[in-house]
Amino acid sequence: MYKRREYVELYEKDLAKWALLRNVNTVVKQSTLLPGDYVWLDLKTGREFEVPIGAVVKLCDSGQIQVLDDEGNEHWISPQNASNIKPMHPTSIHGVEDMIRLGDLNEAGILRNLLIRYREKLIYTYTGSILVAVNPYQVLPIYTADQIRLYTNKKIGEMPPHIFAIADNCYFNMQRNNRDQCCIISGESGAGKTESTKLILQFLAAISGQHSWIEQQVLEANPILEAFGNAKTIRNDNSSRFGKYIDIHFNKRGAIEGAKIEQYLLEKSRVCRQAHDERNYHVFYCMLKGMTADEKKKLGLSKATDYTYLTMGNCTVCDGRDDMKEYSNIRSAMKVLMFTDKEYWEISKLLAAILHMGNLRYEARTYDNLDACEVVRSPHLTTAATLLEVDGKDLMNCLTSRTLITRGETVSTPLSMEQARDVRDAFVKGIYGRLFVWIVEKINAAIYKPASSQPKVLRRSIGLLDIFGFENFTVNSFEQLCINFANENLQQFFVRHVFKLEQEEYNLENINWQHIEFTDNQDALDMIAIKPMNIISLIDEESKFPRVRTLRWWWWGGQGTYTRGRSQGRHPSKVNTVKMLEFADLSL
Ligand SMILES: Nc1ncnc2c1ncn2[C@@H]1O[C@H](COP(=O)(O)OP(=O)(O)OP(=O)(O)O)[C@@H](O)[C@H]1O
Repeated sequence: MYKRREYVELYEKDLAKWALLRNVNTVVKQSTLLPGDYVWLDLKTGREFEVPIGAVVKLCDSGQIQVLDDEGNEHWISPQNASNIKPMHPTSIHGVEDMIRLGDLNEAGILRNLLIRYREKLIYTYTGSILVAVNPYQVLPIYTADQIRLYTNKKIGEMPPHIFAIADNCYFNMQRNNRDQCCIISGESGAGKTESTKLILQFLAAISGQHSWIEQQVLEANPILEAFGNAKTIRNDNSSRFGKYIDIHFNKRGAIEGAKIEQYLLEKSRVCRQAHDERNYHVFYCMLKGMTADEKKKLGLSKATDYTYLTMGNCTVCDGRDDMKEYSNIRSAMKVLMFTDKEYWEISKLLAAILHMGNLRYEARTYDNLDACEVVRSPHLTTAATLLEVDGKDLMNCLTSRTLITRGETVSTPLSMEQARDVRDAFVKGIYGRLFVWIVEKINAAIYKPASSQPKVLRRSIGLLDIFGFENFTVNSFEQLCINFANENLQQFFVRHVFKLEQEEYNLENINWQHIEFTDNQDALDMIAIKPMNIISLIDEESKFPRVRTLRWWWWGGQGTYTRGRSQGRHPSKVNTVKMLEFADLSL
């Protein structure tokens, strides 16, 4: 509480100073500006999202002012355009470590502060208890063992802003207050969330002390999860296509004694299709590069460019990634996490079967005046069936016809070529999705020790939430709706804590403060998902959006019954929307 009050007072003092300064400057205007003074330059080009840019005065010549902006461009400002420049608050000139101290606490001020620090390779900045990280896209020497030592047992603010300071703060609060902690990491795709999660884990493993087997197991879960759940997108060469929450458990001495991973909403559609310049999940390419010739022969595999499911994005390699090396990392991580050789081989068989299924070709046929199709006989069908340990004929029937069971009767109808391809893709997505869930469960079986087995032992935890980041492509599909909806919910959590709850606290403590306007996305969230009426529930079966139609279809009918319509009398208002999305995603 004291800290908050202190911040507010400091901020108010700064505000008062700044109001004074601003008045002086508006009265004396440009005539008082001297070379070397810093100003905000509003270029007013009318471009979207434009904010004033920082600039330094170079020359003042008979009413005209020459300024050099932060991007290195020179501008002459005439007296008529005097309103285009505003004096810069002293705190914005060289930047501050904690943006709560910025006099120009607005978008331009925040962006410039981050920019000038970034140029000095200072990628971390605080905003109170929040850490803002700017992705450096280069390896900086700031994550060494020495740095870990420097940040251990320090109060926030004692050392320059750093991800390790946040991790240390979590650990310290957990120990001192005997309370579980949680770090929420958010940002758009490619911002650096997954790297930050790994750095926090690395720090916690280092300071919790013992370099134990369980610690190593927790750390080794990452390469496996990334292999099966990350892929190259146009925004990020290692983009997480699922959300994860890692709960790290500590014993009462503060040593890591286990962890539990929860996964959310893997983007299964990627297994069957990728946008231009994007790849399927890393594991496919790694396996084709890293397996021995003998292993590949047993699975009937060749090279990545031979598989439809791996070439939809016209991109099978990823600069800066060594698929062969990654494969050996995945294999050794699997050993650490107790995957047996048999399990590894079963996984490989499923992955290979998926690739063979993707290469199936169909030929159109007509049966009883109905559109039908046949799978063109090829080694891919037989190999897929062998790898899946099913009969080839049964597999073909399942892929080309639909069986309805109504009141004890079984009716089989043929599928058109387009429907058969959809069924094949849904089948493959189902396999990959379940495989992913199984892998996470397998990892948990190695690293998770249920608390109930040791009722008397006190256990505390630090949770790390790292979800897929917000994304906006030229063509956005159902996956982006789900991803961005999850991100908007996280943003709402942030807004609630930073603005709503904080301002309520100020009121409770009778702190004199200025109301801060903020964009509250609650209305947008409600429109998408609030019960009982929301965009998702309004999309009806006649929708032109076939995937969402499928979503309804599956919901009303229930998995496996293939019954369309409202006859079951269930209303979407009873549905937990997230569950519904997960459910639909599974079936697509
Ligand atoms: N602190 C850092 N130091 C060096 N490089 C970094 C750092 N943070 C991120 N990067 C680089 O940026 C890339 C993207 O980061 P990351 O995968 O963490 O993004 P993300 O926010 O998790 O994205 P997505 O939402 O797509 O999963 C990394 O592969 C790495 O090359």
